[in-house]
Formats: sequence, structure tokens, C-alpha cells
Amino acid sequence: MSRPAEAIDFIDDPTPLPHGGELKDLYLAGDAAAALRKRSAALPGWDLDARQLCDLELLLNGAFSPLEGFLGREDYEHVLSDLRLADGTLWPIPITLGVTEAFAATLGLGDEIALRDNQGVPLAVLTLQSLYRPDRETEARAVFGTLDRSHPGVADLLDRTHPVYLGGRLQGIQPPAHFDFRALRESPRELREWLARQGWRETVAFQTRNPMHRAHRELTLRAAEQTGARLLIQPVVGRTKPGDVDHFTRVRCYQALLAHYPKNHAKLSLLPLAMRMAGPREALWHAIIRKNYGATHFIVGRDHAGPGRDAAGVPFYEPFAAQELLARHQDELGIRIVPFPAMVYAANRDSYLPATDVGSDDRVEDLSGTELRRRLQTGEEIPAWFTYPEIATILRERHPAGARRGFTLFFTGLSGAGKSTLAEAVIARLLESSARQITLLDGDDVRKHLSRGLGFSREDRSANVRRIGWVAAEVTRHGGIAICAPIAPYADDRGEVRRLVEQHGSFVEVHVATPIEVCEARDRKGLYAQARAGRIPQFTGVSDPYEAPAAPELRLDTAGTTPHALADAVLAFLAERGLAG
Ligand SMILES: Nc1ncnc2c1ncn2[C@@H]1O[C@H](COP(=O)(O)OS(=O)(=O)O)[C@@H](OP(=O)(O)O)[C@H]1O
Ligand SMILES: Nc1ncnc2c1ncn2[C@@H]1O[C@H](COP(=O)(O)OP(=O)(O)O)[C@@H](O)[C@H]1O
Repeated sequence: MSRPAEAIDFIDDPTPLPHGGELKDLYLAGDAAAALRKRSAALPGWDLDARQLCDLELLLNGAFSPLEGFLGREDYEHVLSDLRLADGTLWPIPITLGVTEAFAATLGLGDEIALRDNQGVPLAVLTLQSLYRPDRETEARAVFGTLDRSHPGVADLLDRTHPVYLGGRLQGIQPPAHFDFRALRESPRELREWLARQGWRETVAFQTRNPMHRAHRELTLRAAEQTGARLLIQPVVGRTKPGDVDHFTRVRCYQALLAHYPKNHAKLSLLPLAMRMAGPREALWHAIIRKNYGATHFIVGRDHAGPGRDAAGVPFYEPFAAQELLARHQDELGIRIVPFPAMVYAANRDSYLPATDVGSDDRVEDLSGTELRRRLQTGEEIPAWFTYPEIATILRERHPAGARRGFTLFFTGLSGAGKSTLAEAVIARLLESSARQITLLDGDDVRKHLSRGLGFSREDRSANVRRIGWVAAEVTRHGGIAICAPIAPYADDRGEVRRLVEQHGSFVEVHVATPIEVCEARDRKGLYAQARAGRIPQFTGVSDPYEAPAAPELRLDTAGTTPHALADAVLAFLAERGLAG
């Protein structure tokens, strides 16, 4: 190509400038990085949690341009109140580094802090320019619009974020290590270079945290057609909503889906972002990030980055609030927003169309995420109009149905309620008809090995129950059945066990709700008599609390019902859920 043509190409290049005008690259070059690594060993060190690690990676590689570090107080306050940094640049999500009071107490402004991964490897050094104690409720209201802890971003902020924020510039030593899908992990600079090499002048980016099915293919193809752009599928593989399909499985699905696009029209690249599920604010952030990666257009669909509904069944965000917010900022965003209605399947046409184009004669079919999960669990058919067979196979392998699917049956109740007896009866019945692997984690027995040395204080009971939960989650993950029978008196601990297990399979909580008078009358081990006489302190139900489950999958009272009949009830429930034959 001759020189003048090149010059014209350059002037014509529609690739947007990075946000703020310049792509940040906060990594030091070779020798300087090596020197800083050496020096960092003597600096105070902070071990980053999973969210902070994702944020650091995208700060260092420029995906969060124009940021040059974690936000100081002034920027933070502006982001909360007007979606801007202190200098007026649009920026909707606070990128903060929360640390403990104890760690903060060792620091002074101007100090350097080594930021390390979970193996203790130093990745960057932060020069402390701002140390502040945020009001996290104000932050939750501003960013998420709610204090409802059923919003995962709110729960993370209020319950799992440390109280002191450190702000300051970063100097990068090395990127966080990734061992998976390395060929699909481009930095903004690498992706910009790739797009330029391919001659992809216009690129429309698609964000997702879910497996992609036919509706997504139709939507992305239409968006590409409408804009005359090539397609960048850029799924989030950092942290998404708890309970989402893991990213390994999703990436296999995306790879399979790529074969269904016209050749050289779609590119898959992974984004190690920690999502906040902040709806409209998050959509704005996603658009800015995609601009930094060199995309010219960004697809915003229905309920973008929304966490669904609150406990009362009300959506956290209006379905099109994200599109509206982005439209308001379109001019200064520098990346074109491509709003899209939901795509739906019209069976009479055997094709997908935007929900807004559905006519009164159309017979629309839908399969929700919940319904898909149910079908995977039961092994029921997943229709070909919904997804491609390769993708259905990948999902089935990951979420085996029926007898190949792990689950945890968790009995909770007072001492003497009948937990162990019922657990034994259920195990015997399960083994009558299948060769499944079953692990029993009974209260008394666990305390002889896994929880040896623990007593009955609140902390010790918590530790005991969470250890049981940890093992149960592992058993579930491996496709086995864990049957647990501790007292587990605290709702918090049971909730944590549920959270651990549900990452891998079903959790069935059975409240063995035998009244205390009946347990006490049984008093098989003579413990109630001793507790009443004051010889056993902190005895559950007598001198220690039992928080009855509010919404267990099953509640059974053993008084007046035989263990056989109770086991029948449990097995019937498992059969109904597709967990046992
Ligand atoms: N203070 C006190 N409170 C309650 N229970 C007591 C206590 N001291 C000893 N035991 C015996 O320990 C069994 C309960 O242990 P768990 O591990 O199930 O309890 S917990 O879940 O950690 O609360 C429980 O067994 P089960 O009767 O099988 O439930 C009791 O036999
Ligand atoms: N359904 C039931 N009907 C009558 N007695 C029962 C029943 N289930 C358990 N029991 C009796 O109650 C006592 C306590 O049962 P156990 O299973 O050891 O309770 P936990 O494990 O909850 O402490 C035992 O003597 C047991 O035989």
C-alpha cells in the first residue's frame, strides 16, 4: 500500500480513542519491574481478594483507562454522586481497595504497599495517596440503588468489604497468572492490535455472563448486520453472579457457538472483570471498558447486568433503564450504543425475531434460565430451537441429571430430634435401589475426627457446621451424596453451607422439627437431664439457642411418625426433584 493511502486510512480509522484519550499501561518495563519486585519484599503487603485481583488486572492493563490506580476519596465521592471522576470524566463504578483497620493502622500517606495475589506473589505497588473510611450504606444506595442484601453486589459491599479504602497510583510488576484459555485473554492493547491487523474497522462488542444460545447468536448477528461491524464476543470470566455457570463451561460453549457464525466475522476474547451486577451504572462501565478494548459499538440488551428480582419479587432495575442511561451519555461516551430488545422464538415462523416485532399471529416460545436448569437436572429434552446440540451436550456434561448429579441432604434439629435415625433410614433406602456413593456426616461422629477438639460455643459450633458444609460441598461437586446430621443451630451457618453446596449441586434442608418436650422425654443419652441439672452448659434448646429454619425444603416432626414413614417422605421429595429414583 502506498504512503498516502495509509495516511488516509489512519485519518479514517473509526477505532475510538481510549476513555480519557490515552490507553494506560501501568506495568513497568523489564529492569524497573524486576527492581520493584525485589524492593517490594520489604514493603507492607496486602493480599488481594478475588474482586480486588480482577480490578487490579484491568487497572494495570488499561481496561479501566483513564484510572491509574484505586480511587482516592475525592474521585470516589464524585463517582457516587455524579458518575464522574473529580476532573469530570464519566466513570460510574467506584474501583476501591478495602483493607482491614489493623492493616490501615500500620500505614501513612506516601507509603508504598505491595499488592499480592493469593499465593503471595507481588503484582504491583501502590503509593498511598488517600486513606478513608467510606459509608458503605451510602455507597450501596448510590451504586446499587438498594440496601437489600439479596442483591449480590450489596451483600458483597456491606458484608465482605473491609472498612478502610486505600487510594493511590499503581506501578505494575507483572500481570496476575492465568493458566486457562491463555490464547483468548487479550489485553486492550493486544486486542486493538489484533483488530487493526485483521482490518476490522468497526467492531460491535457483546457482553455476557451466561452460556450463549440461539437467541444470542441471532441477536449478535443482527447487531453486526445493522451496524456493518464485525462481532466481538467478550464474556466476563472474572467474577459474575453467584450461581452462574462456571466460566470453563461457558467458554467451551462460546467456542462451540463460534462455528455457527460466518467465517471471520466473530472474535472471542475473555474479560477478567469482577461484575458488580449494578444494572445501568454497570452497563455504562461495560461500554467504557469495551471502548478501551477498541470496540466501536456496544450491545445493550434487556436488563443489562441486572441481578434479577429482590426478595419481594420486584426487579432491582427496570429492564430498559440501562439503555436509557447510556443513551443520555451517548455523545460523550465515544462508543456507539446498540440497544436491543429481547429476541424471541416464533414457532410458526421457526425463527427468532425482536420481541417488539412479534405479531398477534405469532406463537412465541420461551425457555427461561430456571426452566433450562430444571431440564438439565431432570435430563428432559432441551429443544433444538433453543440451543445447538453441541452446547446442550457441554451443559449436560457439566450438570449431569439424576443419578450422576451430586446433592446434599442436610438434617438440622435439636439433640434427640431423630436426625441420625432418619439419616440412617434414608441411606438404607437409597442404597436399596442404587449404587451411588454416600458420605454420612453425622454430628456425633464428625466431632470425633473432622471437628475434634471443638466445643459448643457459638464460634466452635459455627466452625463445626461450616467444616461439615465444606466437605459436603466437595462430595456434591464430585457427584456424590452427602448426608449431614448436625444440630446446626444457627441460620447463618446453614446459609453458608447452602451457598457452598449450591455451587455444585442441590441442597435439601430438612428441619427435623420434633418438639423439645419429645426430645427431652426420649433423652436417650441422658443429656437433657444433665443439662437441666446445670451439669452441661450451653445445651441446645435448654440453655443455648436453636434458630429454626425459616424456609427449609422439608419440615418433619418425628413424634408419632415412624422413621420408615419419614424416610418415605424424604425419598418422595428427592424423587420429585429428580435427585433419586
Ligand atoms: N452443649 C451441648 N449442646 C448440644 N449438644 C451437645 C452439647 N454437649 C454435647 N452435645 C452432644 O453433641 C451432639 C451435637 O453436636 P453437633 O456437632 O451436632 O452440634 S452443633 O451442630 O455443632 O451445634 C449432640 O448429639 P445429638 O444428640 O446426636 O444431636 C449431643 O449428644
Ligand atoms: N420417628 C421416630 N419415632 C420415635 N422415636 C424416634 C424416631 N426417630 C428417632 N427416634 C428416637 O429418638 C432418639 C434420638 O434419635 P437420634 O436419631 O439419635 O436423634 P438426633 O440424631 O437428632 O440426636 C433415639 O432413641 C431414636 O431411637
